[in-house]
Amino acid sequence: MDHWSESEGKRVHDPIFQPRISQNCRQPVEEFCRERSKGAAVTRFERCTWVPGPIIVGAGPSGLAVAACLKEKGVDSLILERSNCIASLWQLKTYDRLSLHLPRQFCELPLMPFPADYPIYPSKEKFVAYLEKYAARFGICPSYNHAVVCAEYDEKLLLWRVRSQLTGKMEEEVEHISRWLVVATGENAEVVQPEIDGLKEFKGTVVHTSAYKTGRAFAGKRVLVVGCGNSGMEVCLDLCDHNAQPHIVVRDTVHILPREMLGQSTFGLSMWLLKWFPVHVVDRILLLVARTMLGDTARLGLKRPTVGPLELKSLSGKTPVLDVGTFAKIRSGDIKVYPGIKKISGQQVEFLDTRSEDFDAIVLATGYKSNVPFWLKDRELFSDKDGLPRKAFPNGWKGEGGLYSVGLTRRGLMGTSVDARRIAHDIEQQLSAEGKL
Ligand SMILES: Cc1cc2nc3c(=O)[nH]c(=O)nc-3n(C[C@H](O)[C@H](O)[C@H](O)COP(=O)(O)OP(=O)(O)OC[C@H]3O[C@@H](n4cnc5c(N)ncnc54)[C@H](O)[C@@H]3O)c2cc1C
Ligand SMILES: NC(=O)C1=CN([C@@H]2O[C@H](COP(=O)(O)OP(=O)(O)OC[C@H]3O[C@@H](n4cnc5c(N)ncnc54)[C@H](OP(=O)(O)O)[C@@H]3O)[C@@H](O)[C@H]2O)C=CC1
Ligand SMILES: O=C(O)C(=O)Cc1c[nH]c2ccccc12
Repeated sequence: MDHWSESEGKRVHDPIFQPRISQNCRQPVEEFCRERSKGAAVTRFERCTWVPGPIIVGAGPSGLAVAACLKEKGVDSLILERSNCIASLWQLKTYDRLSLHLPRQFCELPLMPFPADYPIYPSKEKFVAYLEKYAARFGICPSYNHAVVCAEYDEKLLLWRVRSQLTGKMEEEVEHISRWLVVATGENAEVVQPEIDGLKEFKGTVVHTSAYKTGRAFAGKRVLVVGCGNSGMEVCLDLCDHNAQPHIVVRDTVHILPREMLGQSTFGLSMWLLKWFPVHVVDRILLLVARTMLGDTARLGLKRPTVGPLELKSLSGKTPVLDVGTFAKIRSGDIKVYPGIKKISGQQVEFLDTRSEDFDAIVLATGYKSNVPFWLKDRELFSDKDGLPRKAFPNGWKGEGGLYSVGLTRRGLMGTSVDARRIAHDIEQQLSAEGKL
């Protein structure tokens, strides 16, 4: 089959490929693509397609935000998304009771506010509905089921070559080529699987929080939740609400703050205080109020780090827990706190303080990591260690040769908005300077 003709035909009808951008630079690339698609040496590639606008990898809030900001400036883009929907983290990998922990004004994307009747902390369903409307409003139609497996800069062509596998068809690869590559694959792209002696042989259910929906199936069961970030803490509360017996592993220190203090959201209050005071002063205020409201958390096994919550977030990315009721259940003894795990044998878990308990199920609330080092051939913008930009926010959004990063800032959706606006502005400037817009 002539795959080039096939993709040409597709492009005629596909708004993504309408050449709003001047054709001048396309000629040699089109020839290159045609050659690749025909060449016997490249039979692995089913199709090879020139994308006139930027290629964005990931259709989460970050990918959508960049596509929208570009669209507003008259630039079409192509989003490659591995799953079959937008915001797959929110739609497929989060628990039922999830709501935003930060107030809505800190979570909206550029150019379109949340509907006025939305609550301060929109539910997951409301957040996803907003994202669906957002995509529709800006005419964003991602290419679903495209898992990007390799992206590299072609030094000869001065272009990005992005290879993706079609989901469920491992042997079928397509290649897209563009001047610009925007990485929007998120900080939560892959789950962190802890290495715990005996975990693989545990004689009970083991589930990561990305696959946990509700505590219904755990009623009456003894459940060990490993990890005390926001996910672990809220899953414990959900387990309580479903009459399970949750136990939580807190292997290190943790900052737990009430979600609201002094009649305001803790996050909003923090942002306001940061306008007037340096971060260590704001941290002291937050800790003082938290102590008044929660008491000494260390007495219940939740020792605080020596560095304050906001400073720690900005230094290490570790997010403070914004408490939505879990702490009261720890205080009442409904949730029991345990230190790190030494080993697991059968159904028995041995802890570092030598206590041992039997469990029916383990929920791994051990977090997520970026997958950028697995597919992006770049050593400059991103660190191999954690797959995040080497430069701290707000300086990690732009690399060399048309490479960009959005939403990998450890600043949540606020970071996404800042990156997205910058990227769109930068690409617009390049096109304007070339007289192509
Ligand atoms: C439970 C939970 C609650 C959260 N709550 C908040 C909150 O209230 N406020 C806040 O600001 N932040 C919150 N966050 C942080 C979260 O990072 C952001 O809300 C937001 O999802 C980030 O958007 P993103 O587009 O950068 O990443 P994601 O939402 O993770 O989207 C990335 C997309 O890229 C796709 N992808 C990944 N790899 C590839 C590949 N190789 N090829 C193709 N596609 C790929 C994924 O399938 C996904 O659809 C929360 C996170 C979690 C886990
Ligand atoms: N409503 C909301 O807004 C919510 C937001 N979120 C956000 O989603 C993101 C992911 O959160 P989350 O899923 O909680 O992940 P986190 O990375 O925040 O937390 C992971 C936890 O697992 C612990 N851990 C990792 N490995 C082990 C191990 N081997 N043994 C014991 N403990 C271990 C970590 O401990 P240590 O610190 O010692 O490494 C940490 O406490 C965060 O940004 C969070 O804020 C999550 C839920 C709700
Ligand atoms: O939920 C997250 O992890 C976020 O990234 C949101 C967020 C950004 N900065 C913070 C500081 C305190 C609590 C949550 C966040």
